[in-house]
Amino acid sequence: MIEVKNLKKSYGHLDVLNQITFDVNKNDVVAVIGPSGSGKSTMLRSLVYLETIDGGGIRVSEDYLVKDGVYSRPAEIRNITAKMGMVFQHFNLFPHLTVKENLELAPKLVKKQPLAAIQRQSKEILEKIGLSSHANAYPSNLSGGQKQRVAIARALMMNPDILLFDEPTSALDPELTGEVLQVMKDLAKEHMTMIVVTHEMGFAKEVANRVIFMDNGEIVESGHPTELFENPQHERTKAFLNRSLK
Ligand SMILES: Nc1ncnc2c1ncn2[C@@H]1O[C@H](COP(=O)(O)OP(=O)(O)OP(=O)(O)O)[C@@H](O)[C@H]1O
Repeated sequence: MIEVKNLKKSYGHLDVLNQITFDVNKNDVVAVIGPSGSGKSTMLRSLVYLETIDGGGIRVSEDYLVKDGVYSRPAEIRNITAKMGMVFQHFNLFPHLTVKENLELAPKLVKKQPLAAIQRQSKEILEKIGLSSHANAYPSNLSGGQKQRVAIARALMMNPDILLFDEPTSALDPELTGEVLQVMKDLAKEHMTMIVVTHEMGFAKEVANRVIFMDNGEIVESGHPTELFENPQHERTKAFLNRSLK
């Protein structure tokens, strides 16, 4: 579904991404783990054109977002990025819109669907994430966990082929992470294809079918969670896991 090949990106002399190569297949749940500053967010954001890369390629289904460092035309880029939904660490909800309005804004602007269909979809999705009673609330009246569930619902409104999560629970109080992880687990059970940058090793172990360990802008190793967590091959992976699983 996604092919990432030899991605390179630098900020001045700092190589943030160095020859990043991996594939994502339909129904994969890929967890990306690694120390702070290893390039995880930059890699994820580059998939949806929130960051541009300096070299390499990204293909989504049949279409190249960028090939050998050369980006496709804007209309193609829009088509490609429309296939992906993004959930951010800090939710990025519109504070002046209600929950329902947050969900319906992008579909109203972008989709050529009747209003009634959009409203029906937002009602269904809010039921699914257990927030129907908050449809008319503003983000400021929600807990962090509820805000993040709304952000996931908003991404789902665009019917993405793949969902990208950038540390979706890192800004939450520990007692609120469970409800967000549960929504993500439910999506995985429904075979949603997902890439999740996360510090939640438990989630990576339990839900992901592949874990990618990044350090210093490189993929050091990747594999099934059982392999990677129980039998890491590289010293850098071992050291990171020792620190994280303490
Ligand atoms: N706009 C920028 N200008 C300069 N350097 C940047 C910029 N954005 C990121 N960096 C640097 O790129 C490196 C990778 O950052 P990135 O946020 O991708 O890492 P990360 O693995 O997601 O870290 P964290 O887990 O802390 O979010 C870091 O050294 C960061 O300081």
